[in-house]
Amino acid sequence: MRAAALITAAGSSQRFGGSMKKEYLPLGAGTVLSSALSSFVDPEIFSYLVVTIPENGKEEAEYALRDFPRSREVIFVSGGETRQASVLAGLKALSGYDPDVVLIHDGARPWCTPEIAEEVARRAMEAGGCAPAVPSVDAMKILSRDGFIIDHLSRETSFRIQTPQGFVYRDILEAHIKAAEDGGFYIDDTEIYGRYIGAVATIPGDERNRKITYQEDLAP
Ligand SMILES: C[C@](O)(CO)[C@H](O)COP(=O)(O)O
Repeated sequence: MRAAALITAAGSSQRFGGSMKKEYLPLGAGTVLSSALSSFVDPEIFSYLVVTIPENGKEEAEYALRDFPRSREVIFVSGGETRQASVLAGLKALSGYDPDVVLIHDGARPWCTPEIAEEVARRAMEAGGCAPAVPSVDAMKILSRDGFIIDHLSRETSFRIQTPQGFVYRDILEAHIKAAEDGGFYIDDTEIYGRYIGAVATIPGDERNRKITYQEDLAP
């Protein structure tokens, strides 16, 4: 299997605040971004690493990856206005390589593991698409726009979906192109794949593989 990892780091970290993009903050011996990429270094199946970054932000991104192994080439791609537009740009950048499978991962999820990455890739190759799912420990409700509970979801069937989300490359590229043509807005890539291609399989997610959205998410 020839797999690629597409890491999203083109956003402006508005909810996080502060003066530096959250992906470029120091974490352990490196940065949030280098940690997010590190799950895709050892598994030999990941031949191509793409990182989406803000326009004209290559120098800053390279600096954030200064501790990353020089032996692994990282392809930087300028992202778009939204996560969805950035992922499409990253997918298009992979067309010359035409991998079997691509794993799309948040640059702000530094605590993924090589095991999760490999399992998602393997299952995506079998099922077409795969993502880690974490069960909810709280009751799950649907709220009206003004904050009233209007429906009650089954906890057995309500899950939080993490990244990396893996897909057969040609199918997710096709789905993203159609989504862009239709002008639809989607929160993640499982939604786009589900809308245009089919059902996405899941593997058990890991609470530790959390996303840094707010300052407090950085706390150990
Ligand atoms: C892709 C994602 O991590 C799945 O849970 C999530 O949708 C990303 O959300 P964000 O608002 O773009 O950080």
